[in-house]
Amino acid sequence: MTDHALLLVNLGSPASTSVPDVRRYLNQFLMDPYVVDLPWPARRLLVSLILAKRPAESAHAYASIWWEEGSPLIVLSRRLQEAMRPYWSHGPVELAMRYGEPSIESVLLRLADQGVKRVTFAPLYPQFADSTVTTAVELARKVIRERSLPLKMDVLAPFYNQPEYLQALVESAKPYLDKPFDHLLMSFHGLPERHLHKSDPTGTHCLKGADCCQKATGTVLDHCYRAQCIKTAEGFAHTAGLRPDQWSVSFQSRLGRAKWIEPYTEARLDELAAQGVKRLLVMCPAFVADCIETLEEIGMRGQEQFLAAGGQELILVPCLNEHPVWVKALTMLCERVPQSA
Ligand SMILES: C=CC1=C(C)c2cc3[nH]c(cc4nc(cc5[nH]c(cc1n2)c(C)c5CCC(=O)O)C(CCC(=O)O)=C4C)c(C)c3C=C
Ligand SMILES: [Fe+2]
Ligand SMILES: [Fe+2]
Repeated sequence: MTDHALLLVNLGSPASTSVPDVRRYLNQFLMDPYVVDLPWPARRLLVSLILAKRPAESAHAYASIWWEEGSPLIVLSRRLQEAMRPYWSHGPVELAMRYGEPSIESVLLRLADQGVKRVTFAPLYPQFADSTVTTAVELARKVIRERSLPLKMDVLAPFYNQPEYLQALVESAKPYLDKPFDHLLMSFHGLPERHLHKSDPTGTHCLKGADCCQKATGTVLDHCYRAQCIKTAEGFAHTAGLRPDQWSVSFQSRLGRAKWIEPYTEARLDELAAQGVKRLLVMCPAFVADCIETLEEIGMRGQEQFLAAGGQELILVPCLNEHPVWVKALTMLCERVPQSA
């Protein structure tokens, strides 16, 4: 059978580092109601305010990490796509981005045109969030429905607790863990606290008490991004054989004035330096491919902050990218996705 495609989906990047391209990208991204979850008039107003200054700042940050071939996120996702082709025997392996190009719509139209009948849709996010997973899945379903595409679609669920994923993370981090270090910080992308309350199916669990995420199970855990990040970190530490005092978790990439989930990475970098940590490893397990959030926010600004606070070295552990163990792990996870009738 060669009519069953695998579609890898990531977030997307601006088309270039020019301010107009970055503004276009940020506008598409932030006007997504799953990302800035306000009613349209308030969202439009807030995003317009953000767009007054942010595109120039972000364009500068993108320029500092951009590669000759383009955005690291896109280039690395393409390399993953290429590496997976020999392993996926059921049909084409394609790549789409939720924002920017190649769009989910253009890729689904092309696949249907090629005679593909079934798509395994793989959002490249280990942990669930409405602002990443739901928005991509809903958009794909809308395209299939509105364009009447004869495609069956099955979705890869968040894989934060899958042994293959955790093992791949450990394998890829091994060269860094094998050298002496004082502490490992697992810095995940943050989320506004409001998003966590909204996705809590009980309406009463999330952010009630300091250890709510440690206690999350069942449908609460299935929907709680913060709890899934903590499970990822615990699973990683367990698989790597780390002691509890060797690692901690934080959340980065805060935007705007609302309260985001804590502890904040910025605060942890100062605390760790003050505690005498000199050689700090930072890994970012919410991202499977290196991007502006890892390379610039942690690798450049985070490093500068940690050194200014008295640390000696911040070593950024690369994301899974196209690591061969990850390529095989992701193939296995995608092979296991149940097929709808
Ligand atoms: C309200 C704003 C944002 C939410 C919510 C959010 C959630 C979220 N994002 C990722 C993964 C990525 N985000 C990336 C960049 C990025 N994120 C935001 C804002 C929110 N993200 C902005 C404005 C940007 C653009 C860069 C900037 O101006 O700072 C990226 C990298 C893209 C790239 O081109 O490299 C990724 C990946 C997750 C996993 C997540 C929720 C859990
Ligand atoms: Fe983001
Ligand atoms: Fe929670």
